[in-house]
Amino acid sequence: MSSTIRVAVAGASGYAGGETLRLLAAHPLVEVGAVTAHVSAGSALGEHQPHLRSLAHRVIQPTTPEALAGHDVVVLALPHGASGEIAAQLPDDALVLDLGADHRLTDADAWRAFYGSEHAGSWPYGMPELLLTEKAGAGAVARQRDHLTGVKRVAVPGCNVTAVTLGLQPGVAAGLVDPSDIVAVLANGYSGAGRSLKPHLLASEGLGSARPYAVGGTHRHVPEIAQNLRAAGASTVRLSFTPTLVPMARGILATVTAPLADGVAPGTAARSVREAWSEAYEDEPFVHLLPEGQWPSTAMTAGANTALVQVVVDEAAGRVVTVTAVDNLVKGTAGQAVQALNIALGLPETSGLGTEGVAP
Ligand SMILES: NC(=O)C1=CN([C@@H]2O[C@H](COP(=O)(O)OP(=O)(O)OC[C@H]3O[C@@H](n4cnc5c(N)ncnc54)[C@H](OP(=O)(O)O)[C@@H]3O)[C@@H](O)[C@H]2O)C=CC1
Ligand SMILES: CC(=O)N[C@@H](CCC(=O)OP(=O)(O)O)C(=O)O
Repeated sequence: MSSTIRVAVAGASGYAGGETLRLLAAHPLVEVGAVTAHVSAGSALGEHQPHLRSLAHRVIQPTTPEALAGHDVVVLALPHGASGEIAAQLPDDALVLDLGADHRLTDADAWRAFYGSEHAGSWPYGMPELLLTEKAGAGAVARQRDHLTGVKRVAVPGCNVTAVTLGLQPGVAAGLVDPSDIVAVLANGYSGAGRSLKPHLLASEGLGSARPYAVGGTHRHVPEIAQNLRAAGASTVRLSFTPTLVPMARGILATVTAPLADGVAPGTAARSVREAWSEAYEDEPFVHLLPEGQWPSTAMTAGANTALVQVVVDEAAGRVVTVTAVDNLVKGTAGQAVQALNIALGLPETSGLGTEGVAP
């Protein structure tokens, strides 16, 4: 590998590709190589991403194995299906990060049930903070980052998945919550849906209005969240998951509740719950448990690679309540991808990534 790491970005005209380029442009150890897309091939990147000033003159190429060859790293920010197809044609010695869903699930049946197509296979999962209770020795909890150094393929997690998993997993790993009755309700910004035209995403439909989507257990992120919580130690996961589009460009606010586990008394659980969440994240650079009484908001994470988490015990309901905020395009996608890139290549995990939001 040359001393400067060359990174190609496929899907450069889209939201996730654009955010990846914004982060890479400021990364001290990498340079941006080819930028590719689909119908926008042949046009200048600045026509699609005018905020990326240093890259505005770049010409977008078609997404082909030839255009993506000769790079140390290839980031695929493509619709699912498209990324699996091109990934299969990329060289084994390049690090490939797939921001889409194609390689996240280990269960091919779950893939077929939720995506309705053939499974492309599973890659190492790019959520460094994921707790791996089942693989830990006595008294230790492993984390997914331990399995990312040196890998050549990374499946970057879904944005909703990131918020829900990071919010609840400490309680699952510590055996404090019952994962067989999880309820998750999310407020989601519009950029999560990508930038292609869809009637329900028109400003006239969305401004001043909030509305749910993928209601009733149909969202594709349900099996991915269950996979993560099983890794964190859950034997049975039952999840009611309801996302809601709200009129903001970026951000996810995930409110996740679960009953206290059998034998955990509501009146005395507050301290052990606080300790479990605090221990899980005290050394994490990008996942922060907020001080007691302070609640996350999406604005606090805008533009930052942070997940901000709060947790309390609702004694009357006998449930743990967690609220997590992420920027769907940063910790929910592009930032998490750069974090995984750093780990995979043995760079400092925080290179090129910030924790400061842009509120208000
Ligand atoms: N938006 C988000 O918050 C998140 C997105 N993701 C994932 O990232 C991926 C990209 O999403 P997003 O950026 O939102 O989507 P966009 O619709 O904004 O962008 C899609 C990009 O893919 C390109 N593209 C579309 N079809 C093809 C194809 N057949 N071959 C090659 N390129 C193609 C488009 O090029 P062109 O414009 O030229 O047609 C465009 O650059 C998806 O898999 C998504 O699920 C993951 C987490 C969060
Ligand atoms: C608002 C909105 O529609 N958000 C999308 C975000 C999904 C996403 O981008 O994640 P994948 O990579 O798994 O597709 C959704 O909830 O489906």
